[in-house]
Amino acid sequence: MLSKTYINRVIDANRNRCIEGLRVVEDYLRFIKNDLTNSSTIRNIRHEISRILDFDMIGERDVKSDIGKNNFHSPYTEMDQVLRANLSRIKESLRVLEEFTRYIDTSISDQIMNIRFGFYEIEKRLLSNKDLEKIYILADIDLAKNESDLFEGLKILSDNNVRLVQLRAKKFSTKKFYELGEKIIEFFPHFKLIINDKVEVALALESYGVHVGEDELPFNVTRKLMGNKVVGATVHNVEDLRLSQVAKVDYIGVGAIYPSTTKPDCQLNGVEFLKKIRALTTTFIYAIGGINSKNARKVFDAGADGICVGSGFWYAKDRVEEIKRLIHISNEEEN
Ligand SMILES: Cc1ncc(COP(=O)(O)OP(=O)(O)O)c(N)n1
Ligand SMILES: Cc1nc(C(=O)O)sc1CCOP(=O)(O)O
Ligand SMILES: [Mg+2]
Repeated sequence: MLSKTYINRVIDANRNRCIEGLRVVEDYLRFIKNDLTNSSTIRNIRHEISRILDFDMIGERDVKSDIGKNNFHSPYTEMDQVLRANLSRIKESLRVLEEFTRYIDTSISDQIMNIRFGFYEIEKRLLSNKDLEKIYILADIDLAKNESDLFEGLKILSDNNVRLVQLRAKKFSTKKFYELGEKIIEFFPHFKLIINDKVEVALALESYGVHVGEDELPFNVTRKLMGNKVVGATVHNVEDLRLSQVAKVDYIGVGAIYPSTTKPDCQLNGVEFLKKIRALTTTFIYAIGGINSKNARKVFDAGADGICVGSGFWYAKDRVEEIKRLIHISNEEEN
């Protein structure tokens, strides 16, 4: 039988190691990468660990006799080594915490196990170099008055540092769609352009990614074809979610949150559905459907990582104001 004192010492040391590692990753993402989304995800895990392991073990601390206290690390030469090293530190300490809390309370151990599994997903995301942003604009050709209006809208997005844009042109032939995509990439090479529906166009344009729903190629086939590019999948029900997880998509589009004039026949799932999906996955969620600056806050509060906005931007009285408001709301959520 292991002595409680020794178990508590292990738990105390690893709780601190874990929380310190999380803090380093959180600040790295926040201040170096300017990645507020992932930084706040890490902060939530840090708070969760503090909450779960909220019992006093300080009495068991014995720094003097800790034979590991003089371990030193070699200096980092690349900034992302800080990230990698601390991600490993967090994973290892979570594993130790899971094993040793089992001697004290199996429900604590189970909670830590769940955090550990969720953390693997987050780690994959952080190391994948796929920066998903909080604001994702649906550039639907039917929402703009004409092509020049589309480019004016895109210019506003570019000027306001919005980078993630989905090109949607339901009535266009494949060729016309491809040519429009080519032009957008030429004018806005810094955009992360996601192509709606057509995997062949995404591949031909070497775009940032593709978004597929139930009428397109299956999610897993899309993943195979797109390799390491971004794949987004629509989730309208739990079975879609399952398929999206099997296919290891990069994000899911969850909707329709509010009635959408852009897609009037779309199944209205609402904020409660968003909450339900949030509870089932750590995959990046874009909420979609009728989102604008008036309701965006509620959507973030319900657990969305980002928002995909169509008419809210394109039909706004003042597009510049609207995008600024959306950006403000998405940043405000962090504080
Ligand atoms: C971010 C995002 N989420 C959902 C959708 C809807 O895609 P889909 O279900 O394939 O419907 P269409 O856009 O093809 O009508 C989306 N486009 N983007
Ligand atoms: C393309 C699309 N898909 C949806 C879904 O829920 O699957 S809602 C939607 C339209 C989004 O545009 P707007 O912001 O104008 O409502
Ligand atoms: Mg589609």
